[in-house]
Amino acid sequence: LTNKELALVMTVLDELDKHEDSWPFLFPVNTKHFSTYKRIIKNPMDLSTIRSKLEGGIYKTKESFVDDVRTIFDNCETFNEDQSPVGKAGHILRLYFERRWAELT
Ligand SMILES: Cc1ncccc1N[C@H]1CCCS(=O)(=O)C1
Repeated sequence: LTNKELALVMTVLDELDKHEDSWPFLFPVNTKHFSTYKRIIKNPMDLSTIRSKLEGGIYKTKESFVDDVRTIFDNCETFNEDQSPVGKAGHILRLYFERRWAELT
């Protein structure tokens, strides 16, 4: 990531964290509460994990950052009904992200 790209992805990540519909995605899904999650979801991802990877210099490109963000929403659709509270939040936050990302890149 260039410095400019780092600032860009940090801005988008901060906006996702602040969004009122990000509450299901702030931290890793608790697999003690959702016992089937580990078996069904092969690549768990959440906003705090993305932030840790960003701070650790794991992302070499903005595309690899976008892939992890989209994994959050794809996992959400796999596990949750569309009309469930978590499912609805996932659809709203995905639309917000994709519009914002398109604006900034
Ligand atoms: C994103 C997701 N996918 C599947 C199950 C659960 C979640 N998120 C949880 C996060 C903590 C609060 S909650 O337990 O209501 C919802």
